[in-house]
Amino acid sequence: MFGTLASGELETARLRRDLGFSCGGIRMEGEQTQKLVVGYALTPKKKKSFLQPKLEVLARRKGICFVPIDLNRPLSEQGPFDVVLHKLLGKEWQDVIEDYQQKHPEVTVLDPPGAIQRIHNRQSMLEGLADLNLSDCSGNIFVPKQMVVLKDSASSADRAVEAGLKFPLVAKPLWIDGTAKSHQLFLAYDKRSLAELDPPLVLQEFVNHGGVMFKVFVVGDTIKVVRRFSLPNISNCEKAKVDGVFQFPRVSSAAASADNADLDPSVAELPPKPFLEALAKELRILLGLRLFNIDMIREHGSKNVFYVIDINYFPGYAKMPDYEQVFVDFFHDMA
Ligand SMILES: O=P(O)(O)O[C@@H]1[C@@H](OP(=O)(O)O)[C@H](OP(=O)(O)O)[C@H](O)[C@H](OP(=O)(O)O)[C@H]1OP(=O)(O)O
Ligand SMILES: Nc1ncnc2c1ncn2[C@@H]1O[C@H](COP(=O)(O)OP(=O)(O)O)[C@@H](O)[C@H]1O
Ligand SMILES: [Mg+2]
Ligand SMILES: [Mg+2]
Repeated sequence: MFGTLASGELETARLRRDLGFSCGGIRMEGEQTQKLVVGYALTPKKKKSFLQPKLEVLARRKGICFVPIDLNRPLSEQGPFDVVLHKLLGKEWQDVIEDYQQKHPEVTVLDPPGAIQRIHNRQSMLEGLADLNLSDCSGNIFVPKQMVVLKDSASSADRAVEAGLKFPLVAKPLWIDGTAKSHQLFLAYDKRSLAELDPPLVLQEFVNHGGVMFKVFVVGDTIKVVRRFSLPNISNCEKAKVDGVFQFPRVSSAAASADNADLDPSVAELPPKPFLEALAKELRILLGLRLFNIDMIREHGSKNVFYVIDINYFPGYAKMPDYEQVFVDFFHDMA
């Protein structure tokens, strides 16, 4: 369970474990002997939303404790950890965590920085998805047709038409870097309006989906799906009449839950469970990640034609029903 620390700290940690101390001090009634130490490196915002008292209490009862990682001290001198949970940006942190994983292969790092990096780019994020083998399932998965614009949006207009992309197009910043700007999306109705956009970005076909999207949360082998309000359909009449480029509000993370709304069943019906399970399993392998969510939409008018439009690493799990118990079980299975 413990890392390779050769210092007195390691001995102390072993003693504490063997004597039944939990990370925060003396063991309380009903608590199990310490089984798993989860070191975490999270932004204050993430810590507040994820590490809620209920999660800590439930975890502690199972012998799982959360210890903050001090970013001002070498990681190898901290711990020992069984699991490292992290969501921080920047190359410096990526190097720290990669170096640590190399020196401590016995520690489970959630998740590998290289795999996280892949979904920080909206092009590589969706690569390989359309080829997933879900043939036995009751649904079909696609990604909207898209192309990357690295520079010169004006000349991209011809390339978009050549590539067969149909307007309106959703323009999304190529890189997701935790800033609000990387979630600032635009809808471009015509070729001319593309010149107004700031590359690097991806241009993606807008898919009518009835104004409801599905957020599929994945925590290891567990999945949970919720509904959120999304952008309404765009009619052919609107497509013919409107031109220009429009910024749209941050619909996804800010949108209200649509779980209890009175919605058209053909729009609101959840994707079939076996289909979601198979998709999540394939994605875990393809992406090499255990903690992520998928934004998925059902093509309007279809029964089970789905598009994946976004994948997020370690998203806002507090919005996932029963997330505390799901995480306790997830960590417990690792112990
Ligand atoms: O802030 P939250 O709790 O809404 O979570 C954000 C996510 O919202 P969601 O859980 O999918 O509704 C959000 O998902 P969307 O991109 O909005 O679909 C992102 O995962 C965001 O992280 P980042 O800015 O992409 O690094 C997430 O932001 P961080 O909390 O990780 O900074
Ligand atoms: N191709 C698309 N067709 C229809 N709606 C889309 C498409 N792409 C994005 N959207 C809408 O915009 C929202 C935000 O886009 P998304 O790719 O999830 O970016 P973010 O990472 O900022 O959440 C989605 O939740 C959905 O409501
Ligand atoms: Mg999204
Ligand atoms: Mg996103």
